[in-house]
Amino acid sequence: MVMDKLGNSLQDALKKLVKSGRIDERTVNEVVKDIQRALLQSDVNVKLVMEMSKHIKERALKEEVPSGMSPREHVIRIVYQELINIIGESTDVPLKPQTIMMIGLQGSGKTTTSAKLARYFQRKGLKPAVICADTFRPGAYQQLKTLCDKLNVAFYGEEGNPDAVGIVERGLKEVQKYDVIVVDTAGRHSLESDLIVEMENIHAVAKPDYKLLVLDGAIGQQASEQARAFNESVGISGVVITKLDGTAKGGGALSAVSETNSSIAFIGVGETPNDLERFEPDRFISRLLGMGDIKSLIEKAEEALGDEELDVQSMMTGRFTLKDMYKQLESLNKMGPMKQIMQMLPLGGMGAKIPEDAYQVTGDKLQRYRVLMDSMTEEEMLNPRLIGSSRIKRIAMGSGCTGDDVRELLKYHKMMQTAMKGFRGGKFNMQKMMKKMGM
Ligand SMILES: Nc1nc2c(ncn2[C@@H]2O[C@H](COP(=O)(O)OP(=O)(O)OP(=O)(O)O)[C@@H](O)[C@H]2O)c(=O)[nH]1
Repeated sequence: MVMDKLGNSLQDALKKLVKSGRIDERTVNEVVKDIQRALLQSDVNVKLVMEMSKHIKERALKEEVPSGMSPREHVIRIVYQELINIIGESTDVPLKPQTIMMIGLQGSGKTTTSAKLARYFQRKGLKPAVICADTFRPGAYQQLKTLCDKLNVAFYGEEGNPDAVGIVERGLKEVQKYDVIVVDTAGRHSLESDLIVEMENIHAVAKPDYKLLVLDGAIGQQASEQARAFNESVGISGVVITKLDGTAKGGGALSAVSETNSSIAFIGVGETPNDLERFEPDRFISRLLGMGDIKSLIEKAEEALGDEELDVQSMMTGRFTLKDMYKQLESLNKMGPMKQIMQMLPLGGMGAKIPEDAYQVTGDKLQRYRVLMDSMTEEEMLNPRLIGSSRIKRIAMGSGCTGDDVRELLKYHKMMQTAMKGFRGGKFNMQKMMKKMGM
């Protein structure tokens, strides 16, 4: 789990809400106190914690409970939204040719993250190359080269040469035919002026499209100082917080992001090259709060016909992408919106006849689909028809699954798409479809 300790304490705090009979000022104060304690123990900055608790209290007691929502759900939704407010939007690093410069102190996880990033783009069908400009730490060259070799990623470095700027200059020429170029730079034990000068010099020749600051999830308040210093010298486009798996407190790095008005691009959740996730604030907070279905809670507040209606609209008109399908499978898994949608459709009450277990998609299947889709490009997810045999091979390799797994996902998608079109004509046999899908 991501940030175990904070997650567990936040979840305990919210459980109090579920247990208490009434939501009054006393309950809200108690829950807010527990949340404060949880955040402070995880190194979140005091000022942020105080501001956030003030907002939660004010909103929980003053805002009207949206219709269809219980007072308890109302408070949980406010906590969720205020946590999202702290971390803000994420940085979206697009899937296109670009140069990315990595910045950070020694041991933050920069080298590992450089390889993870290359892997991330490789899985998305782009050709990455990595340049090692870390001429400070003796083992850095070998570490990065070994990682790249294992991943079959192009690598440029000059072992033993201390001229980082020259290496970047020559490296860029050498790897210019690659799509995404990741430049790993050196760190220091602490923020030293020669490190800042080195970053400025490398920045001047690399002219990177993105500058990612790598912060160790375990550091405390020093994170803000680092973020500020690098931001002032070369400017930071986004932050990668590493080591958020397991016991990392994470709050120091999260506070740094909030204080410096930067945003998170990726999080590192393990030591292997695949353990890098694109940062999605809502998913992150939902996981932290242990509430897979928090989204449906939010949607409930925005009334039955919010975003969901748009999805139904797009499905009904046949524009049913793999992304739509995944979203719906997730909902199905939670016995959520899909069931309501089916019951809303003009099928003569057909929805009511569907056996309950038909709405369940096994967690394993969902997990496999997610892994497969992580290895697809945006374009492929929007238009699965592009996926021919060579792309199937690439997706299978990138996800560690088989070609049959990819074909199964595509077949499943096709069936769902046909089903959606059938809904439109009103001539669709739901039970037959469910059977075909092995549900
Ligand atoms: N558990 C876990 N470990 C990580 C993660 N990211 C990096 N590490 C580990 O952190 C340690 C330091 O990572 P490096 O990538 O070598 O650090 P660095 O920032 O490149 O250090 P310098 O090259 O000296 O600047 C290594 O043992 C990595 O395996 C992560 O997301 N989770």
